[in-house]
Amino acid sequence: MRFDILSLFPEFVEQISAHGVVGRAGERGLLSVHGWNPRDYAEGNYRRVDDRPFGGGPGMVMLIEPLRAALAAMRAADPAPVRVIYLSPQGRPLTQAKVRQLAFMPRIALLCGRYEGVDERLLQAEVDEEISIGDYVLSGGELAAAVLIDAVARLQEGALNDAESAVQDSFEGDGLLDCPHYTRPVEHALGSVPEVLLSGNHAAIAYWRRQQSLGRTWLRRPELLNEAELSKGDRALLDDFRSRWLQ
Ligand SMILES: Nc1nonc1C(=O)N[C@@H]1CC[C@H](O)C1
Repeated sequence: MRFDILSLFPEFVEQISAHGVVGRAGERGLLSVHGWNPRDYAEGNYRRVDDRPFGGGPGMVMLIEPLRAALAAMRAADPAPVRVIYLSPQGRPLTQAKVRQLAFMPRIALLCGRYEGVDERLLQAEVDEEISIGDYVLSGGELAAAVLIDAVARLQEGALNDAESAVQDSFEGDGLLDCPHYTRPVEHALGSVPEVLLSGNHAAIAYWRRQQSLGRTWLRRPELLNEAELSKGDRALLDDFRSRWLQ
C-alpha cells in the first residue's frame, strides 16, 4: 500500500509514520509513505501557497495552482490509480468501517489543509472524498493524516504481532467499546482485580468481558448499540447489566 501526503510539512507526517506499527509495516514492505510539498510547485520569489479569501473574513486560503501541480507530480510518480482524500472537519467521520474500506485500497493520497482550508475549485476537481477525524478544528490536516495512516496500517496483513492483533480484534469485531483491563498487583490501594479474572474459568471470563463491553457501550456511547448486531445472549447480558446498574 502506498500513501502520498500532500502537505506544507510532509516531513511531519513522514516522521510520525517512521515509528511504531506504521514504521514496522514500512520495514516489512507492507506500505510506503511519500511526501509532496505544494511550496515546491509554487511560483514567484515568495513561492506563495495561500492568499486572502474573497468575500473577506479572517485567515488565508490555499491557492489552487501549487496544489494542482503537486497533485499532478504525485500522480505522475506512479502509474497506480490513486484515491485522493482531503482531511477536513467538513468530511464524513473516520470510523473503523471506513478504515477497513481504505485498508483494501492500493494507493491513497492525503491532502492536508492549513489556514482556513483549500480553494473549493481544487477540491471539486481533484478530491474523491473528504474525511474528518472529529468535530473540532486542528491547525492542519497533518495530524488527521497520521491518524488515518496509523489506523489503516494496522489492518495490513502482517503489520501486527499476536498481542496487537488481539487488541485490534477486541475493537474491530463488533463495534462496541472495549472491556476494562487489569494487571498486577491483584490487591492495591486503588482497588482489587475482579475475582472472575483470577478464576481461570475462561467461559466466565468471556461472559464478564462481553457484559462489560455491552454495559460500557450502553453507558458511554448508547448510539453504537443501534448499529451493533447483538445476539440474544448479548441482550440478556445487557439487560442484566442495566438492572444491576439501575438498582
Ligand atoms: N477535524 C479534522 N479532521 O480532519 N482534518 C481536520 C481539521 O481540523 N483540519 C483543519 C481545518 C482547517 C485546517 O486547514 C486544517
